[in-house]
Amino acid sequence: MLEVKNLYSGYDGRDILKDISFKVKNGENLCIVGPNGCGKSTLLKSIANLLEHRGSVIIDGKEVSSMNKKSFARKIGLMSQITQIYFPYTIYDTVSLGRYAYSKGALSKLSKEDDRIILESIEKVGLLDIKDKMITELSGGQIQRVFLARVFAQDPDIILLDEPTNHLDLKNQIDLLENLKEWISLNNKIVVGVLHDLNLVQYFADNVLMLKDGQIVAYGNPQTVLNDPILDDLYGIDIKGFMTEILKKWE
Ligand SMILES: Nc1ncnc2c1ncn2[C@@H]1O[C@H](COP(=O)(O)OP(=O)(O)OP(=O)(O)O)[C@@H](O)[C@H]1O
Repeated sequence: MLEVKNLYSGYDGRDILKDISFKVKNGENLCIVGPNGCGKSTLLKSIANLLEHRGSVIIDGKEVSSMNKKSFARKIGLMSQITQIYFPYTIYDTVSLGRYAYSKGALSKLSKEDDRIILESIEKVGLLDIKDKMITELSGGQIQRVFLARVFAQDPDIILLDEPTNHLDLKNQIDLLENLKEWISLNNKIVVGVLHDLNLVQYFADNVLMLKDGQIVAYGNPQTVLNDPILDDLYGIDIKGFMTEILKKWE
């Protein structure tokens, strides 16, 4: 269980997130939605303990800020928005970094079990046939999948995803979400993800948390939250009307 209680956090002494509280049970995913700049990435970074915060982030009864690095890495894996800075590693080597949480020392070799998990994670994202390629030679979508495989190899209890679909074509977006759904239900894990595409939120989310100016304005299942009149106010357009119009064009 992930529990966020009365969380405040931000930058340079200025609070972006104000009094955020919610819970996510094992076996469930939560999608965070809201307009640009409302604090979605800040929330993920705070849960991942990358930003100082006030209030509590508790996993299975334990405060994250009190965990050591390795036990924290077994609990939470973050796949953030990809940057342009990559090390010249192969896909295999990059994914193997996910096994850090289970290594015995800085220079310890990968075990057979590590190797099996790394290959399985690479296969899951469909890159096994190019596992020895340098990541500097990959497309944005392929890199996205490498980083996802690294989180799978880390095998944490909770995966945090910041716009994981933004470099992927439609088939890969759906494959990714299916993969995550399977990972959640087979292993009784948790995913908290920021998704901009509200169609994908409808498709994927168990629960939706809607943020505005750093505060929660709606929380619940997608049927309820995505029908809330707040949504139109938040984005400044009639979202449902727009989506329905687009659907008609496909007929
Ligand atoms: N490193 C930083 N230093 C100072 N302010 C920041 C920093 N990162 C983000 N902010 C500010 O915090 C606010 C929330 O940003 P955040 O990235 O969490 O929004 P978001 O909802 O994820 O946005 P987007 O949908 O555009 O990715 C914004 O006003 C942003 O300018």
